[in-house]
Amino acid sequence: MLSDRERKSQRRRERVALSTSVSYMLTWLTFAVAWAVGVFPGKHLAILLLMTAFVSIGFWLVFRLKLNLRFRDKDLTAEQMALSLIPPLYALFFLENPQARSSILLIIFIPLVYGILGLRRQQFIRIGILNFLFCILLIGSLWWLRPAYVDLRIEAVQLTALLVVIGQLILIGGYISELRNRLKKNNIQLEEALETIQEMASTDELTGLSNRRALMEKIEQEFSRCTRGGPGFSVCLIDVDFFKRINDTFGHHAGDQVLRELAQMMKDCLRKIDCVGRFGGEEFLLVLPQTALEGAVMKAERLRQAVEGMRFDSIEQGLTITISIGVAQYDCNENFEQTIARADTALYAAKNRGRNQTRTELDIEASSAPA
Ligand SMILES: Nc1nc2c(ncn2[C@@H]2O[C@H](COP(=O)(O)OP(=O)(O)OP(=O)(O)O)[C@@H](O)[C@H]2O)c(=O)[nH]1
Repeated sequence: MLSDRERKSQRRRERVALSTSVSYMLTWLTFAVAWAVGVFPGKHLAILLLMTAFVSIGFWLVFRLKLNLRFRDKDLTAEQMALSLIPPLYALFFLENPQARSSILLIIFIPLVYGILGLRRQQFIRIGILNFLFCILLIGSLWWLRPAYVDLRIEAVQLTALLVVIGQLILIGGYISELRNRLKKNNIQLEEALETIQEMASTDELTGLSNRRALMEKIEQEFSRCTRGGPGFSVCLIDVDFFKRINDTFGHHAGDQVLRELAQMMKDCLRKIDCVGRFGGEEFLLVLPQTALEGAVMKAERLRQAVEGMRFDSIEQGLTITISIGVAQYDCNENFEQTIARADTALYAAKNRGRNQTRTELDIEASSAPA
């Protein structure tokens, strides 16, 4: 299965392969004009059309069938450049006027210009050399098989000019390839920096949990899911009991350590879709998507009992802590600040009734109802 990014790249490759066909057709048109003015045989114009169609449809098919994914350079830039040289070289061989050939020879540079944007320096040098060798081969075979169409003195001048231009293109291509590499590296560094910034902006430094901002975003997400008819969610407001005493007795560092260990324990206890974060000071907020009040109370109770069982021996042998929890289920007639406010009321009730317990709004209503 392809990743989203790879699928997008593959679609881009298919589009590029199709647009390259336009370039091939323009090359063909040049030879069609040569045929029209009588310096290129019609038979070879037809063969050139077939070759051009074969190369362009062939590459499009390779991308369509994803065969290119087996190669290191999935864009097949070098392969496209090398193969696209063959049809024009073939046609140049049959061109019946040496003067026309010198101008049409310019076509050989087109793939090199495309390569400037996509090849690495080494690849570019190889293709440049291949380009030059192809031209020597063309002149050599003409001299051997069709001597009437070659003037070696003119061809020598032409080949030298070709060598100079290819050399310059290799230099420019190498420079652009270096720039591309630098740009790519900078982009990766920027992406990493952005990731770090995003993480820092949503993480509480002391505990590594989501911070208040990230928590509010999560609740907002759940809130809009519910208003669109999705399943409900519940929140648990968790507060460490008599935390001030720990700070006062063992120092602030010990207090920090308790918060860190507590955070880790809560993280370990949760499902993947749940979210726990530091709401402020020694207060934590647990967001439980797709969870009704009873389920949330069960979860909160399990958490409370787990905290009761924790030992902080590194601070003092046998040191334990407890937490109080207020639970509320989101009600579709309110905004999420009101849901948190109800959880806070329930937490307040838990504190008032002796701490180390889980309370909901229903408990408060039940106890205050007339007998
Ligand atoms: N070590 C440490 N202490 C913190 C941090 N944030 C808040 N506190 C302390 O947490 C304590 C909270 O105290 P209180 O609000 O009186 O509550 P409590 O002592 O837990 O008592 P109850 O909540 O009523 O059970 C204060 O002493 C704060 O200074 C923190 O990041 N690290």
